[in-house]
Amino acid sequence: MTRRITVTAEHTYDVLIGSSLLGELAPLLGGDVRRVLILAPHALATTAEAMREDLLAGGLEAYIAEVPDAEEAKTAQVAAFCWGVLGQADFTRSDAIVGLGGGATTDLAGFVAATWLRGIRVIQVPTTLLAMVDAAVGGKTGINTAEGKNLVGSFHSPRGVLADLSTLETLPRHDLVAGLAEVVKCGFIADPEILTLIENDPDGARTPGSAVLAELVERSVAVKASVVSQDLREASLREILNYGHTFGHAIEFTERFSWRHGAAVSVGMVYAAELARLAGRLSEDVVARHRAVLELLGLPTTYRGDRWPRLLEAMRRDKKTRGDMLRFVVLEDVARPTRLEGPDPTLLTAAYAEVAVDQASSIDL
Ligand SMILES: NC(=O)c1ccc[n+]([C@@H]2O[C@H](COP(=O)([O-])OP(=O)(O)OC[C@H]3O[C@@H](n4cnc5c(N)ncnc54)[C@H](O)[C@@H]3O)[C@@H](O)[C@H]2O)c1
Ligand SMILES: O=C(O)C(=O)C[C@@H](O)[C@H](O)[C@H](O)COP(=O)(O)O
Ligand SMILES: [Zn+2]
Repeated sequence: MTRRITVTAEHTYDVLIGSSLLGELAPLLGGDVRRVLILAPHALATTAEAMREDLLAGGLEAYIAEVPDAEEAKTAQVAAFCWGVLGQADFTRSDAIVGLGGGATTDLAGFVAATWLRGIRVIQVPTTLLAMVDAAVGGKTGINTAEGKNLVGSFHSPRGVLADLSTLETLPRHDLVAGLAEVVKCGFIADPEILTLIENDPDGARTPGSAVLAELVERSVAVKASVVSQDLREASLREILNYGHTFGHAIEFTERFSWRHGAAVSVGMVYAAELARLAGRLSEDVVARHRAVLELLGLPTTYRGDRWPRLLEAMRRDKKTRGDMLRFVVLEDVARPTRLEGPDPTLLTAAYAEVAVDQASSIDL
């Protein structure tokens, strides 16, 4: 059965969650479309070719641009390569891009679509858990620069999102587990039932095809859709989706993107929880629940203790920073997110001490 969750943004679109959704692509492209460019990494080459043949059979010009894997795709050079492909094939404003892959691919595809001719259609076809529950939904697009993570980008909503759960069958286990960090995030910021489902059946949560994983995907997309529909451009409420990301992005940048995004966000949520506790906002019980649920899934909750200056420098470039003031999303309780603005530097280092270990986390993520 296909589940449909609607997002209201600069236009209204649906996230379809189910299986065998390829047939849903053509209606999303629009009647006036002539050309489609599929952006996909090598891991999705077979699926991309099947999609291209389907589009050709439907009378469209269809192209594939193979993009580098994972974070390597999110660069100005790769975006420029894609613009070159679009230019060579004469893509117009009535043509479309499909982002097929994980969050790195959908972030790039969204950014290329947002910038080509100042904006053409993009349809997102996420194939990782993380992209299904988060990256492909909501219209945040972006690439990295030498100075930091996601520093260049735009808000450009997709025409639709096709989340085919059967694609998760081939996803490496560590990528599936990393995606669960964003699911847990949705549980802590908005939907505690997500946490209960994981606590009751952590193995099911990590098993493609399970009913519990399907429910986790639906609930997480519902959280994201609700938030984005209220605040597309992150004027205020949308910041809650950044829970755990200030410290998490700093880890990713410090580690030169060798850490998966979800793994870094996992540690980032524990950091944010400790910060809230030290600031007198959050109980020890809820902090302990962070560690417990993340560790139950095999996600990391610690980070090496010798990186503070680099982490702090990276955190200053977070998009929530205003002037010299760092701002964090923290919790007052489960499902009660708030902001901590300009915390005392001693609190920041004290929270780091709570997640710091002698060596890099021993969890292989
Ligand atoms: N725009 C947003 O709102 C948003 C939200 C969350 C995360 N993100 C971004 O998403 C990125 C992380 O996304 P991710 O975790 O999906 O990582 P990813 O895109 O790097 O994909 C992880 C790996 O899985 C492979 N893969 C993808 N689908 C597969 C499949 N079905 N079978 C086998 N292999 C497959 C990819 O080739 C890659 O090696 C980060 O760049 C993060 O910043 C963006
Ligand atoms: O959709 C959002 O808003 C989010 O913050 C979701 C995050 O999970 C995601 O990683 C996002 O790309 C981070 O955004 P950024 O603005 O901190 O770059
Ligand atoms: Zn994220």
